[in-house]
Amino acid sequence: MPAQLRDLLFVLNPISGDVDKTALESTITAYCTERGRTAAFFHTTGQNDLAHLTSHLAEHRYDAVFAAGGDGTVSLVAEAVSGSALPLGIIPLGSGNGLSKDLGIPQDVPAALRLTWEYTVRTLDTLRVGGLFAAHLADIGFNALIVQKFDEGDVRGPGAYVRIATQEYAAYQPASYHIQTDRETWEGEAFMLTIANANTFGSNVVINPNSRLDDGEFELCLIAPFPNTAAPGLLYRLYTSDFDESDYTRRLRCRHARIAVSGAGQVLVQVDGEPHQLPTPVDVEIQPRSLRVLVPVPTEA
Ligand SMILES: Nc1ncnc2c1ncn2[C@@H]1O[C@H](COP(=O)(O)OP(=O)(O)OP(=O)(O)O)[C@@H](O)[C@H]1O
Repeated sequence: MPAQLRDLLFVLNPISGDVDKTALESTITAYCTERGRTAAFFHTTGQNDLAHLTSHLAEHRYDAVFAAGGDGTVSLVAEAVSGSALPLGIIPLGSGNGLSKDLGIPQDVPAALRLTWEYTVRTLDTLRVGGLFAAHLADIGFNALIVQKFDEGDVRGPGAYVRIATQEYAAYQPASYHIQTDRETWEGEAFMLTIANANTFGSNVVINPNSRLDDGEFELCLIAPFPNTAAPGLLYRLYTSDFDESDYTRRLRCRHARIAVSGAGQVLVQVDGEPHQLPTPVDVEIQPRSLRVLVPVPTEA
């Protein structure tokens, strides 16, 4: 039996996923009170949330911290608790909810709340990408551009993402990369380069099938520029866990990597759903077994 979690902090992002959260606090409070738990709340503001959350955690004692929001909120809480024994719980309330899907965490609030009293703990690797913390996926190239445009827009949710991707696709110019890992060197053009500790984007695209979140390694998942005629086949493979079967894909498995972009002093990088401009080369390192996460108890086969 795992230890009982009594004092719980819920980190709420009021804007994530275009989901109305008016009733959420009272739902969580009622749920916890009925089961003899105490729920406290921390509301993100979008301004210095990591520093504020870190100092809140230094001043209060909790048994677990739940992120109630999208991938950005999960990443914020994951960074605040990583390297400590304090476990992260996830109540998925974003548009993508990538890490929670990879971990088999239920996607509706009442089912995810069960993790407050019925759970097992998994200890995951995390990444540092150009010095930034990443719990799930980062990328350079086409998807990073779409995430940036999405972030600049007023509309959230999966529909907005698909609309922007369709608008940007025709004019997109792939860059050339020089990648040095602890095992190999790779050079060439890429439409998209995903830095993956995990498997699946929130959109259910399986960018890195059959990889583990706790194996001490990560993957660089490359998609080469492809003709328009190859797009449907490639998309099909991305939705059917067949990444390696395409003529336009390649994966490099490693523990650290240095990614240089030809002719660019800076590069746009998407890290856990947030866009950043980073100086090149971008160094990526794995932080083995640095994050404890509450996940559902596996059911007997
Ligand atoms: N109170 C707030 N007002 C405005 N922005 C906020 C606030 N709180 C957090 N943010 C911003 O929200 C973003 C994180 O959103 P989050 O990833 O949780 O939801 P999402 O983007 O809707 O979902 P997903 O990442 O799953 O698509 C960060 O950029 C953060 O700075």
